[in-house]
Amino acid sequence: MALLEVNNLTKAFGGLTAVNDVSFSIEKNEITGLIGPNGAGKTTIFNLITGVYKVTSGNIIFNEINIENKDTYKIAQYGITRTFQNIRLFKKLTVFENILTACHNNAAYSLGESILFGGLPVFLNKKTRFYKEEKMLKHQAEELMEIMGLSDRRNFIANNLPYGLQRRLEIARALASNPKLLLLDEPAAGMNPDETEKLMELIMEIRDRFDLTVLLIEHHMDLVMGVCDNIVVLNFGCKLAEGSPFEVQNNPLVKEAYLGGE
Ligand SMILES: Nc1ncnc2c1ncn2[C@@H]1O[C@H](COP(=O)(O)OP(=O)(O)OP(=O)(O)O)[C@@H](O)[C@H]1O
Repeated sequence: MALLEVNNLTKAFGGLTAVNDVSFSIEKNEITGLIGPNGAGKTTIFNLITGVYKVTSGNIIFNEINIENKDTYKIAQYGITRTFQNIRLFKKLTVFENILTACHNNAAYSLGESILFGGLPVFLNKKTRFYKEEKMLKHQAEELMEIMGLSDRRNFIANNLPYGLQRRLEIARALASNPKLLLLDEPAAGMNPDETEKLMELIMEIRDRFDLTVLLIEHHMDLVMGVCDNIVVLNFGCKLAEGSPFEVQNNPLVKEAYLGGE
C-alpha cells in the first residue's frame, strides 16, 4: 500500500480548473518530484494535500486514511508537514528560537506557558515534568540545528541569514513535528549551484535519518533529476507524464512542454 494516494484529484476556482483529474501515488521512503511550468497546478496540489483548499472532486489517501477536506491541523497530526514557496519564519527570532518554537508543537504544555512560567520554580525544579520536557525539546532543537548545518548560526536573527540558510531553517522547523511525509515547495529557490548540490545531499540524508517520504516541487532540474526516485509532470492542471528521472527526461511530451525541446 502506498503511503500517499492521490486519486482523480480535481480543483476548480470558478471557471479555472487548476488541477484536472490528477492521480499518482507515493511509496514510503520515496522522494517524488512534482514538476511543470508556472501555473501547472503544483502548489494547488500541495494546498489540497494539506487541507488549505477543499477538493472539487477526487480523494487523497494518506496512510490508509482519507484526508481530503480535513482540517489542516488534523492533517499535520496525521504526519504531513510542508515548507512554503515564500519562506515562513519568525523573522525576528534567532535560528535556535525558530526551531525551538516548532519543537514546542510536540509539548504537552503551550509555548505561552513556557514563556510565562519558564523562570518559575515549578519549571526550574528538575523533578517536574515541565523541566524534563523543556530539556528534551531544547535537545531536539539542538539536534535539528546540527543536522541542518545551522549550529554556527545559532544566535543569528532569521531575517539576517542568507537565503539558502533560511530555506534550511524552514526545513528544520518542518522536521520538528516528526512528519512522515514532508512536502517541500521549491526548496532550492534562490540558491546557487553549490547550495543546491548541498541541499540535494541533505534531502537524501534527512529522508534516511528521519525515515521520511518526500514530495517536492522544484524548477531546478539538476536537483529534481539527481534526487528523485519518481517524477510526476503536470501541464495546465493535467498529469502529462510520470516515471523515473530517465523516463521523464526522455519523454517527448515532457521535452516539448517543459524542458524546451532538445
Ligand atoms: N486561490 C486561488 N484562486 C484562484 N486561482 C488560483 C488560486 N490558487 C491558484 N490559482 C490558479 O491555479 C493555477 C495553478 O496555480 P498553482 O499555484 O498551483 O501553479 P504552480 O504550478 O504551483 O505554479 P508556480 O510554478 O508558478 O508556482 C494558476 O492559474 C493560478 O492562478
